[in-house]
Amino acid sequence: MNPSKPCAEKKIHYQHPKDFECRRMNGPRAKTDLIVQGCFVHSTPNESLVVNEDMVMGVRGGRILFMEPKDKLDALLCSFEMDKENLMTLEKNQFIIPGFVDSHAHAPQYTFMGTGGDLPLIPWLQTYTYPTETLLNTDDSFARDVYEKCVNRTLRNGSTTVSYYATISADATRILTDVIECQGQRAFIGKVNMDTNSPDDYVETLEESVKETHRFVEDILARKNPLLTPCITPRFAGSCTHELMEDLGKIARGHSLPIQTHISENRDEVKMIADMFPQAKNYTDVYDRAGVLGDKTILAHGVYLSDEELQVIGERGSGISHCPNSNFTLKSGILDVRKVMNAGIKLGLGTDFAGGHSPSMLDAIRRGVTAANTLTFSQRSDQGQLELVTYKDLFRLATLGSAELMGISDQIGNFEVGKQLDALVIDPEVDQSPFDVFSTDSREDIIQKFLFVGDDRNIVKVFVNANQVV
Ligand SMILES: Nc1nc2[nH]cnc2c(=O)[nH]1
Ligand SMILES: [Zn+2]
Repeated sequence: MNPSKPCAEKKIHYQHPKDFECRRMNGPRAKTDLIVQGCFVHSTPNESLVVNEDMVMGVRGGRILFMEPKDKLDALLCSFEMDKENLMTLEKNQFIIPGFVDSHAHAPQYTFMGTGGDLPLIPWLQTYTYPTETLLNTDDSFARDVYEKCVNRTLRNGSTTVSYYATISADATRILTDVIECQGQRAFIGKVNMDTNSPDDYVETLEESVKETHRFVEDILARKNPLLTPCITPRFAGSCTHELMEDLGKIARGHSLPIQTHISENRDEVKMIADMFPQAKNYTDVYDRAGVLGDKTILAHGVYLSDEELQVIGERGSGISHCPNSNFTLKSGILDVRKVMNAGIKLGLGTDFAGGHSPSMLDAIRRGVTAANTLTFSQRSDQGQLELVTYKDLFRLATLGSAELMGISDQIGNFEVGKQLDALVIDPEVDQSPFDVFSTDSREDIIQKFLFVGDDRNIVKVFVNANQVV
């Protein structure tokens, strides 16, 4: 891979600390071809876990050109005029999976991730979250430090795409954008909007919020970096007026941009929203009336949504980001994933740090399995056969599911020919691996061990758009 030009050459706002190595690629597309031979593991719309042994994949300009049995290698190299020098052959127990897609995370909250789990959502926001975000909002060098460590950490943990919330400041959001661009991650980035029911030093007027949102959108669009998408981000109905949400919906539609927000996460929050918006039928109706439910809307949590609300969400083409670690940590509740899947609603997986206390999508997969298992405890035998949610389902949500939710499954999410290569090389036998492989293990056993016991030590290479970023 061709490492980056220094950011300074491309009029970047962000100044790196002296020892920081900027990995921004020369343009968004990998310059050289890449050929990978080995075992490919991914999901398709019909199957949660597909294992393709002994395959060869060709990648050109970042895109997957072919995926064929390895005995065709020489013929493929010849017909696509590819150089064998660019061949990467995986070792025996190594395998390659699509990059993880974290459909919901808060970059400024990375600062206090792992603490603050003593409170439920609303006091947690007031006690830990708003004060921390206020600090990043006003201190550029602190924001830079936090964002650099946050993006580095998510990439190392295999999140090739993340949908981030920043803070209410367009300038501070630009620091996050610079850092993401330098480190080569694919991301949705949101300047957060809050014009009511918020601390005096962490709130905007309606006019400021709209003006700053335009400024933030223009900054990202002007970069013409296809890996970066501005995402319109009304924090949640609890911190936005109807008028602001309406204006934000218009901005999103005007530029064809995605929207991200929170919905129905916690019982007290649902009651607070009902009190704030007495004219609305329910939480979903608050967003629907404001025009923020479209086919690019990512709704985090959705734990307490009624069947009627799920139906409206499905009809609008919006989807849900399941954030099980956060739901457990903030004691919010448990999303019935099977119900959402059966309703045919788009569903992805998110870490929601620092509500969740891990930046790792492997952790999100595990918590998702635990959440689904926990729901079965209260199911009675007279309620019929349980439809289990398995680790394979969670693997799909962490990759293709989140990509579908974010509306980018035509570009990433699995190894379909024509998509861009966002991928992780997994080495189950790396030095210091947190698990062991035995001769009795099947390939599927090894994959399952990685998903349940593995960590970032096993993720030995990370590719975004065929550029190696870790
Ligand atoms: N988990 C979580 N829920 C929210 N609802 C409104 N803001 C937040 C937030 O920052 N985290
Ligand atoms: Zn959140």
